[in-house]
Amino acid sequence: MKAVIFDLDGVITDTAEYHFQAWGSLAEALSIPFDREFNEQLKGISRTESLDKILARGNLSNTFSEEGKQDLAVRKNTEYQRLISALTPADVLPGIQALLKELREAKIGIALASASKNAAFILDRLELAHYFDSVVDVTAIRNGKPDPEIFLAGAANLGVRPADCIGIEDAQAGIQAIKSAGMFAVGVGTPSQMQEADIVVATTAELSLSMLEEHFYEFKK
Ligand SMILES: O=P(O)(O)OC[C@H]1O[C@@H](O)[C@H](O)[C@@H](O)[C@@H]1O
Repeated sequence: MKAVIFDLDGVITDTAEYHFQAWGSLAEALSIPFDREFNEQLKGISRTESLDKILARGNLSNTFSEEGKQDLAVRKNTEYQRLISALTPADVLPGIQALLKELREAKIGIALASASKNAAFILDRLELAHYFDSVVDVTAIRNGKPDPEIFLAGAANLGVRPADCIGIEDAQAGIQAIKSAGMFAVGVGTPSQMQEADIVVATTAELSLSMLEEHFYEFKK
């Protein structure tokens, strides 16, 4: 095991909840039904893809021009940025800071593979940026999750083989991306949400270097 590649929203910090709230406000304003079950489909995918799915749900796909959709995406992001502006290091999810420290001490590569254009801002707010050897610039990626490109780019930036990497995700699209990249997939959530993951933890508090190594090498046997 040479590297761990992390998703951000819902793995490092609970910004998945803020995405849910910000999309919920927009959906409500457009009278589109929106709930947590539907929101699962939006995890891991880009802002524009999420908006397209929400508008399709409300049969509004053809109601807005490209400019109109752009305005809606800005509206969602403005609300989202209002929510994340209050983030502090106390908002790092349990176990994550300790895991990053352990990985750094063991000289295991650390990368971030997030679809979010707000990723760098969030890492700064959480004071975690210094742990990451690579933060894949999402604008340099052609295909978002579930395509493996973002995880493969993370491994390439670290100079390690995908087979030597662990990916950690809370989204179905993200787990599919990790598995398509040929990596060991750790899902954070419920087994029903994370069916394709190699192991599933209920919360990030369960993550540690020793447990990741144990499962990784067991899987490789
Ligand atoms: O709108 P942003 O911050 O660029 O984020 C894009 C996507 O980033 C992903 O990490 C989230 O899981 C999605 O919910 C979000 O839509």
